[in-house]
Amino acid sequence: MNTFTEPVQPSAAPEPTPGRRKPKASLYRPGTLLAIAWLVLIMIASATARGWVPFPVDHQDLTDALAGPSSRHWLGTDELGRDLFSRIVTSGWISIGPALLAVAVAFGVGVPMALLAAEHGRKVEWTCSRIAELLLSLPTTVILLAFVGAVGIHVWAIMAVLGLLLAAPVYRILLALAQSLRTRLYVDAAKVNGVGSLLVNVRHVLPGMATTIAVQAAQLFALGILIEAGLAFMGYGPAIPAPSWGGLIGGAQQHIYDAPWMMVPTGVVLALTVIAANQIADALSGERERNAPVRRPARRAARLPVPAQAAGEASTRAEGALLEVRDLRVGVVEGTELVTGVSVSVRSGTVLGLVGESGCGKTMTARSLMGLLPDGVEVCDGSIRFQGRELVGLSDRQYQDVRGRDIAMISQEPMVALDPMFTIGYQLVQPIRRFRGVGRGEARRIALDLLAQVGIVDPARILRSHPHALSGGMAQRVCIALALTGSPKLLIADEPTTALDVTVQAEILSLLRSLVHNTGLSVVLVSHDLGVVADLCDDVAVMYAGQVLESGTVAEVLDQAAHPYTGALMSANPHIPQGEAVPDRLPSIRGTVPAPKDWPTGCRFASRCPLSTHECHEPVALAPAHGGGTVRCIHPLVPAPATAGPNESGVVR
Ligand SMILES: Nc1ncnc2c1ncn2[C@@H]1O[C@H](COP(=O)(O)OP(=O)(O)OP(=O)(O)O)[C@@H](O)[C@H]1O
Repeated sequence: MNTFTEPVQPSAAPEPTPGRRKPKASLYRPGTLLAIAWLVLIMIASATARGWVPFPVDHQDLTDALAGPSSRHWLGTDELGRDLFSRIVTSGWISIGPALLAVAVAFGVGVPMALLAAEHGRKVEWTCSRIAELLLSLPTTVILLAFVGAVGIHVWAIMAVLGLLLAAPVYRILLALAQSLRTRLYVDAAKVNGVGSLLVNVRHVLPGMATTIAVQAAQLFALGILIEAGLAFMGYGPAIPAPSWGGLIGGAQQHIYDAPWMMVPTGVVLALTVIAANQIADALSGERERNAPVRRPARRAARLPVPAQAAGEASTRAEGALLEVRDLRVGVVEGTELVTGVSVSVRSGTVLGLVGESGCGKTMTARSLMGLLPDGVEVCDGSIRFQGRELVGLSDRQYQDVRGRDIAMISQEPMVALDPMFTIGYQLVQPIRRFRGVGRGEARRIALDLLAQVGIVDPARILRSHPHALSGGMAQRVCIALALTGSPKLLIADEPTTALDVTVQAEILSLLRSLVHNTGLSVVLVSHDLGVVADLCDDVAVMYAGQVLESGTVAEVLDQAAHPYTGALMSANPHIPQGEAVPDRLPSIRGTVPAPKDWPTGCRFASRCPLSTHECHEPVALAPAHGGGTVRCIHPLVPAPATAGPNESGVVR
């Protein structure tokens, strides 16, 4: 068992658990301030001791041996009449220095390991975790004693070995935190903006780990002091005449009966130093919980209560396509497929809507275009061609040329997509300089222009603001400006209005529409809302259970829905065309969407489809639909008699 590592508590959770009592310690409480003052004092005093203590550390006076405190010797003397105060203060650095070295080695090894494992996914994580487990399985005391036996008593080297052993718990604590931080949208946004892997770690991941590192460092420092004292007490500490605190206690222990006082001063100083370090760790931990953002659930528009269905892929217009996706398959590495055989294309200056219920694979499809799939999920097969260039198989480094410059992305949670640590100006100016190769002044001017372009009326003030000072709508405008910094040709907008108020949603949609109209930008819009799709899109692909069930232009698909699933989505849409009666209840579809592992070989919607027959349990291919476009159904809906209305698509535009 690794006894020395037990006190290191995995206190890495960055957010408070609801209902959990908050720790009382705070950085600003008198106890913590006293602890900080004590540590600072003892470090400065011991580092400068040789210049001011009343007696040299090895000054002997046998006529005054084993004396108690006096005006000449404030804390008494030892068996050779050496001044205890001078020896304790002078030895301080011999105890503190090696403890700091152990902390530095533990974090110097543990932090890069955690960052690497979090960044590079399974294989690297597996390797790092096995190394950590190996280190954790080693009995620390035995290893240190064996090291002393092999190389002799070299305190600094012993503590460096201790630091190496402590790197394992540090890694384990920080790995989960680094993985969680890497899933933050602002990390994706940084990647999209062309920030390299090292800078992403330094700018966006490490700052989020800082408090946890500080808490753990304070705890490990206290632990290091105790371990060094324990070793010195056993005789494995620095040599005479300048022992560490543990050595002083070991010497005092030999006079426990004839001079019990000798042990008290060193014991108190050691105890106070350890208590102070733990108090600071506790206070930092309390601060971290107090400052953790309280994450409110995103306001999501109600999901349409609809069905599940069959297999295939769909294509919209292929002529002159900016983006051409063919037979895309995305799945868990060596596991279940999550998207199967999706084919779509996006023409220049148009908007393609990917629409469907939650879990149907829209986000996986969209993120695969950016090479930003979650860890453990990969493109298994198929082709993604952007302006004729194949993107499937590009390395992360090669994707950096594409992200931001060719394809950019905005997400549904703008507040999370912006790094809370930096001003908007900093977050805009950096990618502008990188993408456009301009100086700081010019980049700032472009940033102001971009903010004005996305409808921000006071760009100069917004540049100086931090994300927390913005409303959701403003933050989404800033995210759109950020996405435009590299002048991309294609924008992927993953439910960009879901987390916003209804009125703000309309403003953001209007902004996207004007960008498409004025700049010729193309957009892939991920949405579950047919109203939004009808409002903004030129083409639409209706997705269900990892497949495209129907695709075509918005007019083809929404005006003359051919697939029963599309029809069900339309019926469940609460936006009733002008002039029609509002029903008491919107129709819904029985059952639930099957999970990827439960997808049938035939039509995936069959179990919920009112029109299904036994033939639907065979694989169904995409075929031309009656109104244009393509549909994956052997019982397509029959076109309704033509009824001219104010809005032919049947949804409010
Ligand atoms: N990291 C992951 N590992 C494994 N499966 C995942 C992962 N993320 C999502 N999935 C699964 O992939 C499928 C498609 O998810 P995806 O997020 O693409 O759906 P979606 O249509 O975008 O839904 P939503 O609108 O809720 O985001 C779902 O079954 C989901 O459970």
